[in-house]
Amino acid sequence: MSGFGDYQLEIYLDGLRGVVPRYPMTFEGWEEKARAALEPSVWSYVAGGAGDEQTQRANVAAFARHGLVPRMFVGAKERDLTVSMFGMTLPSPLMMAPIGVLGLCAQDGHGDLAAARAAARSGVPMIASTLSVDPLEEVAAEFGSTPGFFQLYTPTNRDLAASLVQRAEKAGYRGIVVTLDTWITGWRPRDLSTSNFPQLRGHCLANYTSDPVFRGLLPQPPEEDMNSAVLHWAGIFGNPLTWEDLPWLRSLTSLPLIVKGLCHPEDVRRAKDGGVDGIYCSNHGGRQANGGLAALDALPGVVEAADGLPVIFDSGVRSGADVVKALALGATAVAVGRPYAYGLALGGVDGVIHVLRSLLAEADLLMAVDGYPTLADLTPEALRSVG
Ligand SMILES: Cc1cc2nc3c(=O)[nH]c(=O)nc-3n(C[C@H](O)[C@H](O)[C@H](O)COP(=O)(O)O)c2cc1C
Ligand SMILES: CC(C)CC(=O)C(=O)O
Repeated sequence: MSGFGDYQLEIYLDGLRGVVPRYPMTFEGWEEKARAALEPSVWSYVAGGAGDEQTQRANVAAFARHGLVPRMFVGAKERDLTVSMFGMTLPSPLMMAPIGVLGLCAQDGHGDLAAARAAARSGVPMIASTLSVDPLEEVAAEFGSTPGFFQLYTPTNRDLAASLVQRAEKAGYRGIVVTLDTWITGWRPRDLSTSNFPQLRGHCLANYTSDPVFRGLLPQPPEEDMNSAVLHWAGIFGNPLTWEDLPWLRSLTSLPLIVKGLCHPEDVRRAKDGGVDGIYCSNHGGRQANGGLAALDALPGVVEAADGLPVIFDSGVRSGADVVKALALGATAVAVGRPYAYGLALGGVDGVIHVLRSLLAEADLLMAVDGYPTLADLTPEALRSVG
């Protein structure tokens, strides 16, 4: 049974002892503190999105159009947030979305390791990005008993793709998340106006520079000539996959295969027919395509088309209430991106844990107050559309 709401009690008890909270309690507070803590170019890279960021704002605004209807006489004294998917049971449906510049968000430069340590201590699984400062093996070594997932940006070189997946399998990852919506970077004015794209400065390429296949493509080892390594990386990074590639992707691993970036029901049906194990409904936090649908508005159609396959959702989740609403619309698990990156910026491992615990505490307390004690109680009927 859930004790996530106890975080509130801990904070009040600390207050009685004169200990003031170290970190803010809302997304706006995390964002403000992170902005002050991060280098301006890193801040704008993380906070920004595509175009004039209308989709990014729509992602957040969509949650306010749904309201949870309170139920009384339920006696929701105990809540159960455990979720089973891909043959594993997780203490809650919250996950950390893959973030490719975590290293730049951490004071010691090892943000991937910090997030993995936060996963170990909080039980919230991390989906480790291909674009990391710390090699995937070192990240996995920090997961403890919390299952970890590896996110694959599929390179054009198939041997390299296979090598990354095999390394992830060997390192103990429990699923492969293939991101489909970012084989090319979207139009990002904030980064363009400052010519800021961290990967082109050689950041977050540890999984490539540590890979035997990638190293074999280089004229000289990356330690001797990082410029060539970056150029090679830029040349092979993005693979505009088509449906013809799905059988090959599927053949790469016997681990659960989850495809990230699906918003159209027809794509979900085809992916399901192609043998994927899970669907990840996301518009990349509005970072890739502007002028698009809020991800939350795509979720019900995705869930229906997934027809029983687990659906992970992200994009725009800023609070525990948002987590609950996405679950009510049918998500099996809900991931956050920027919120935990900000947690990392403001307090390293502890900052990430604070963000995750705050989201879970709010979700748990909302389920208590509104009389929805289990995830099974959270159905679309629990919500009303409000405008
Ligand atoms: C700075 C940053 C880097 C990201 N890097 C990756 C990545 O490497 N792989 C990936 O699949 N998604 C990446 N994403 C997208 C997230 O996984 C996720 O879809 C998005 O952040 C969710 O939206 P939210 O930030 O509103 O929670 C990144 C997002 C941010 C903010
Ligand atoms: C564009 C990628 C290289 C990294 C990413 O996924 C992101 O910044 O959103």
